[in-house]
Amino acid sequence: FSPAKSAPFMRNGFSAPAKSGTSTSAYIDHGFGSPSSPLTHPSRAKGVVPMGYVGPDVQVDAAWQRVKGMLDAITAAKEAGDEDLEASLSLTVYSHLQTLSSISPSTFYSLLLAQLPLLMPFVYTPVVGAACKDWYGTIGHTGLETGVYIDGFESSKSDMVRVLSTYKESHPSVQAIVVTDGERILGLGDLGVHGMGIPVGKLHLYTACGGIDPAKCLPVTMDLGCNVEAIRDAPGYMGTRRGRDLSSDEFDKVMENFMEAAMEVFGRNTLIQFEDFGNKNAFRLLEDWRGKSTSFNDDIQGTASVVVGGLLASLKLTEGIDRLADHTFVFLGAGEAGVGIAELLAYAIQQETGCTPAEARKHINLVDSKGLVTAERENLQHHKQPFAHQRSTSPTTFEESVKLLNPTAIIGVSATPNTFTEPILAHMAATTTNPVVFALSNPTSQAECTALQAYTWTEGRCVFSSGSPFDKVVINGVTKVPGQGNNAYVFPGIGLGAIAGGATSVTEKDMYTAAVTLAGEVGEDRLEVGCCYPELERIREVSEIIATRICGDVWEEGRGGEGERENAREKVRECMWTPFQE
Ligand SMILES: NC(=O)C1=CN([C@@H]2O[C@H](COP(=O)(O)OP(=O)(O)OC[C@H]3O[C@@H](n4cnc5c(N)ncnc54)[C@H](OP(=O)(O)O)[C@@H]3O)[C@@H](O)[C@H]2O)C=CC1
Ligand SMILES: CC(=O)C(=O)O
Ligand SMILES: [Mg+2]
Repeated sequence: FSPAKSAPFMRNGFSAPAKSGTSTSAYIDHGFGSPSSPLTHPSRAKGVVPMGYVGPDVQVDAAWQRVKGMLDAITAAKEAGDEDLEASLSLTVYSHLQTLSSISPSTFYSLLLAQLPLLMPFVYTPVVGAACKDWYGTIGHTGLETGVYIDGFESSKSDMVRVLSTYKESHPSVQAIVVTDGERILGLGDLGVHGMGIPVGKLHLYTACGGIDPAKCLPVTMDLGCNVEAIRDAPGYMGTRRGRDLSSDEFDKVMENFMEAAMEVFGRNTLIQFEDFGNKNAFRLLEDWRGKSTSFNDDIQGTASVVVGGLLASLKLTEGIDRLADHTFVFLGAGEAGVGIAELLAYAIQQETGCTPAEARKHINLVDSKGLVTAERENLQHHKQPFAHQRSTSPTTFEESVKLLNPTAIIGVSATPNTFTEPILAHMAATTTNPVVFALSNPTSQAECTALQAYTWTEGRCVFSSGSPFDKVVINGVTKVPGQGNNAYVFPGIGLGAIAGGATSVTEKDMYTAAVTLAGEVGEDRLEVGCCYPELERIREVSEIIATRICGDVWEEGRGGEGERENAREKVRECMWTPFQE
């Protein structure tokens, strides 16, 4: 272990140095150990705030004034069409917020919660993608460190136990771990150890949206090399300068060591979320550990849950389509997200109609980089086989597949932009009244189409959702609000429910429960503007509702702690941390 890679960092302490350009002297944390104070909305702030004033309200106000100034500058850059300036200011906001989260978690989370729709894009997608590309490799590593890096090539299980035990000295009761190996960071591919931004960002949402105490969160990056030479050979790359040359068995052994070490140090029921692993390992990793740990894969399972939730809600918006079973689905992308969604969707169709798994799967068609997935194709990967239907023709493009199958819903999880084209959407608009168009690839640059394109090319009739946020669109005088079909709507609630319930496992049924619960939380006001997800402002409340159901199920199914369902809400609330309160 080099110290840089193995040392746990003072993520929530006071020792992190301030970075240039992000003056932090006004922020003093009151989150741990000081008297609580009522939290007020930061936008209440007026005027200049004296530096060094330690009242929590004023700190949050001060933080908001500073961030708001940067957001205004970003808006101005956007309006001027200066994309470079917009990108660099966005990274400045990211950097500023990371610093704030380290030195004053309460201030950071107060601000994030009060301004979630505005600030979530700067701690999560899309800006976290830019940060992994351009910040973690540069200034992000030079002072403020934000998680635990483990050298997967050199570390034995006892090394891992030692590193995690050191982290435990400053963070005695870790409840949630998000671990990546950086191989498939959003739709940006292999970013090596720079992928650390993803576990950090996911855990920020665990705290903001799910109420998990930031001191009980642990972001981990397993360094298993990087296949992109330009990244791993760049001066200052902090990871191992080696390709991803471990065999499957060697990868499995490294992850076994990690999982055993994590459970030994932090407890068997610690929640472990697998994030942004490459798909050659992700399915196997999930299968290996789902019965032996409280773990789930967010890209396969969390995504499935949020998409099925959105699809269930969208049934109230689609004329002539009242059940999932009335749809013909065509997916662009048959990887982790695609197959994960397809499996849960098939399960949901079975619940709806009582049909067999095979019948349910017939509604779902997958297209990958070679074209439509059919039974005729040779050497099909294992995860695609359940959706390989018999066909007389095998279209090699998405457009041909759409024209052959006339889908009522298309789901984009391919990380390839500009693939939901005008001819495709116009064809859907000609063959179905309200096409469902989910362009879910992240970050924004990888989305299969934009909201404006989707609404324009379907004459304003589609139900649109995307993985990264898009602004509302006014089309033919009607305002349409795109939904954010992102697993962020469910993983904080699922994780919170598992933690509150003391779960020994996270199940497919939990994913379905979260989906149905999420769909039930989409109010009439959202449906009126064509949106099939709840307001982002309600995400913490929605997470609490999801968590309560899951906690109750865990207890009822005897797979964790003990309790009565009617006490689940109270238990969940007890587990939720609030900024500036003990
Ligand atoms: N909104 C959300 O909550 C989430 C969004 N995502 C996004 O989904 C995207 C994919 O993630 P994931 O499934 O994990 O990635 P994978 O690498 O597992 O899968 C990608 C899939 O896309 C296919 N593909 C790639 N290029 C093309 C192309 N040109 N035409 C058709 N298909 C293509 C691949 O084909 P092949 O199999 O032939 O290689 C593969 O099936 C990412 O952008 C990610 O950010 C992921 C999780 C959650
Ligand atoms: C959202 C997410 O998990 C992804 O894009 O990978
Ligand atoms: Mg992910």
